[in-house]
Amino acid sequence: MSTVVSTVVSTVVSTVGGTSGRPVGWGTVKSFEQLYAELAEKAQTRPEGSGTVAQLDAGVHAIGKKIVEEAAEVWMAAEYESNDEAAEEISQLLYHLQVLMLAKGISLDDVYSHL
Ligand SMILES: N=c1c2ncn([C@@H]3O[C@H](COP(=O)(O)OP(=O)(O)OP(=O)(O)O)[C@@H](O)[C@H]3O)c2ncn1[C@@H]1O[C@H](COP(=O)(O)O)[C@@H](O)[C@H]1O
Repeated sequence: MSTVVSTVVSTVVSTVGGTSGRPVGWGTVKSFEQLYAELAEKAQTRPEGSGTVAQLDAGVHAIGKKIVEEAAEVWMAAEYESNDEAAEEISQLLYHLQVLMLAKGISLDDVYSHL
C-alpha cells in the first residue's frame, strides 16, 4: 500500500499544496481536497495517534463497515435531527470515504471522472 499511498501523496501535494509543497488550509475548516491531502500525508508519514493511520491499518473491511455505520447516521440525522447535526454526520461519512479511497489507492480525480 505504501507505494500507492506515496504516489497519491505526491500528486495531491503538487495539486493542492502551496509553494512550500505542504498542503494548505489545514485549519479547523477545510475543503474536501484539503482533507484528502492531509489524510494522504498522514498515511505516508504515519504520525503517532492518528486515527486515520489506525483506520488504514484496520483495512478495507473495517473501513467499509465504518462507512455503512456513518451512512446510516447520515440518514437518521437527515430524518430526525437538525440540519447542523446532519451536516456533521455527512462530514464524518466523507472522511471515512476518503480513508477508503486512500486504502485502495483511489485518487480524487479517479472519483471526479465519474461525477
Ligand atoms: N474529519 C475527520 C473525521 N470525521 C470523522 N472522524 C472519525 O470518525 C469517528 C466518527 O465519529 P462517531 O461520532 O461516529 O464516533 P464513534 O462511532 O464513537 O467513533 P469511533 O468509535 O470509531 O471512535 C470519529 O470518532 C473519528 O474517529 C474523523 N477523524 C478525523 N478527521 C480529520 O482527519 C484529519 C486527520 O485526523 P487524524 O488522522 O486523527 O490525525 C484531521 O483533520 C481530523 O479533523
